Amino acid sequence: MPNRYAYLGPEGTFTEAALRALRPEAADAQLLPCAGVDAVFGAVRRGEADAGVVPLENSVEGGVPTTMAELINGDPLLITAEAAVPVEFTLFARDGAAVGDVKRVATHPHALAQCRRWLSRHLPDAEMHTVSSTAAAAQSVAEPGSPYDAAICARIAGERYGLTALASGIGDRAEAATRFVQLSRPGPPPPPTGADRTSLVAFLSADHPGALAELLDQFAVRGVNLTRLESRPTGDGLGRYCFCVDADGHVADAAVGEALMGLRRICTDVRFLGSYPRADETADLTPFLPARTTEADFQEAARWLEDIRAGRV
Ligand SMILES: O=C(O)C(=O)Cc1ccccc1
Repeated sequence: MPNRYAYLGPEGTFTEAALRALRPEAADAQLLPCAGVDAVFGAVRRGEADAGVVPLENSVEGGVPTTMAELINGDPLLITAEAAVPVEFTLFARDGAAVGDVKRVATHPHALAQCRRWLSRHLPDAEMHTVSSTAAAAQSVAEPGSPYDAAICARIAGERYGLTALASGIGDRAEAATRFVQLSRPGPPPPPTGADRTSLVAFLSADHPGALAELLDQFAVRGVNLTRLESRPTGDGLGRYCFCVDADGHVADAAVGEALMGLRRICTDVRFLGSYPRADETADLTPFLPARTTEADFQEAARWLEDIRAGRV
């Protein structure tokens, strides 16, 4: 079991909450807060930490760009666990301030994106500043001479840095959640549990019609369900993409193993990112829904298309 955990700090981030959810016994573990996601990757690569925890994707905003870029292009690390953590945002300021006094707000870009509606209604003229994490924003607001009047962060962070809550539950969507992953240096993946996920990045060979369909077919024909597909630029020029895939199952399963071999044959490169227990192991894993092909289904789809063409979206 890893004992030194690097995570996106400082104390009080949502990432720290995820780390505690991943390792309830982390009370005796050494927690190493890092100033950025790239610093977490660096600490694990250099062996200063046994594992690292970073945000991977959000149910509102999608992938976290630095995490995705490090996983795709950086020296390889393996995902060995995941956690899905609900995120609730609170606006915190120094003692005595009111919402009307707030001119400059600091927070993490994902928090900003998830509080837009509340901010445009309650602080339409305030300047928004993004910093490395929500807790870094709270820490900065608490400093004398801070350039910011308020931070959007977790309640625990605001309290940790001695701030006062001005408004809570300010996220646009109550059900917002973020998926965090634990990273380890390359080695054998954790053993299968029966409810696992496999992540990889596929770099397609020469651009041609049906290339993406061929990639998807490797999973479809073997009955492997995909839970995520995200295209990311490779960095080699416009129009060059790789595909980040999450699939149900473990690399030790025959179907997943064969799908990976199929990809290996049709892609220029495949980066295996890990097989690890699913956070939602109680989810219904019977994924197959028959296509809707009744007359009523066709008519409903035709009305839907008409609405789109008429701008009634
Ligand atoms: O800044 C934090 O606290 C993080 O852990 C990153 C983040 C920010 C907003 C939503 C989820 C995770």
